[in-house]
Amino acid sequence: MYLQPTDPSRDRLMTVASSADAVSFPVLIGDIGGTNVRFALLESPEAAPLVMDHVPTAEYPDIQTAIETCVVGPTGIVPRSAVIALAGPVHGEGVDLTNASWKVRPRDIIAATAIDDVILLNDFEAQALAITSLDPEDLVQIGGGSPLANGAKAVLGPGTGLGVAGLIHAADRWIPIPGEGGHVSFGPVEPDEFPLWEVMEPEHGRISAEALLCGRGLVRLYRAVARVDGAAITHETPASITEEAMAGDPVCVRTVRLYCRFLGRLAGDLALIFMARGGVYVAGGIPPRILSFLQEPDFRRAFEAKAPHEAVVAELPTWVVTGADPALKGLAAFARNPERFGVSLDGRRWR
Ligand SMILES: Nc1ncnc2c1ncn2[C@@H]1O[C@H](COP(=O)(O)OP(=O)(O)OP(=O)(O)O)[C@@H](O)[C@H]1O
Repeated sequence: MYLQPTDPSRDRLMTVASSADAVSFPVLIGDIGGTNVRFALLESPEAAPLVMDHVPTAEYPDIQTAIETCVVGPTGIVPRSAVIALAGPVHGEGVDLTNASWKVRPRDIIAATAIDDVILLNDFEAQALAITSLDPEDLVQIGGGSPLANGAKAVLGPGTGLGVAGLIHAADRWIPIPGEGGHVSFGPVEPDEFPLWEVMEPEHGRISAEALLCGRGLVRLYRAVARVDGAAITHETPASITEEAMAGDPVCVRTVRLYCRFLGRLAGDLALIFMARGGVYVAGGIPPRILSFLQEPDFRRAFEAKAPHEAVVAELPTWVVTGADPALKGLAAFARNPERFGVSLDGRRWR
């Protein structure tokens, strides 16, 4: 097709093609969550990533300081480019993190460091990229059959927030579909759930999937369960609820089982939306910590309860991503071979 210079789609084609532009090494890889910052360095396309220890996001005033203190200082390696995934939408001059105070501005990174090429991606886009690069030991399968090679995939991850993304294979490359799927509305389905919704504290005036399926969502659910069961509310953090559930506390056990049921329900909805014959991947910081509960029947039962399509959904595999730092693996795969992925860098690359 010949495109007139004035044809607006011409610029778009050129922008997508530019995503195949190589980045210069060493590359700084970053996964910036609402709670944790994870950095790694990729010294060359062939090198294994040099992964730094996680640090709390709140310990640093901004990303420039975190890069200098956590990466350049301890390693002496000066990155030339950066591929960074963040928990927040990329807009105009950068990203304001959704669940933390950082305002990430690539122009500030370029001004304050030796980095002169910055690519920003959505954190769940990075999780989606990672799915193509995970090793078998990074995954625990829970139910379903074998994935269809090149079948669509979905990923969801409860952590500080709830990230959701799809991944489709088209035109010989993997194309991530980031979105705000964590904010879909979420309602009661089984009889024992309706009383919970009557006492649950809403968030932004409603109960979304993220209002339940993230760290603070686990606390919200626990409080509702305790109220309905007439029990004292004695836990205030997600970690203490899961620890007490492991120890057999009845209210915490019921809370975590419901959490797994709701996670399975949302995972099943995503399986339907994407017809995820390549499987659904449950990532994020919380699922590996409740793996034994996810392996009980509730998660998969809720995943498959999708009449009239329960037979189709029963075939679709689900995995918990238990390997460390999956987003870093996705970003490293992208930095090494951007042309493997259909990622538009339109408005997301600064040089
Ligand atoms: N043992 C535990 N059991 C359950 N939840 C936990 C536990 N330890 C930490 N958490 C919760 O996990 C969440 C952090 O998850 P994660 O490590 O995925 O964060 P993140 O990547 O910074 O977040 P996000 O990318 O969603 O902004 C916090 O809400 C924290 O309270």
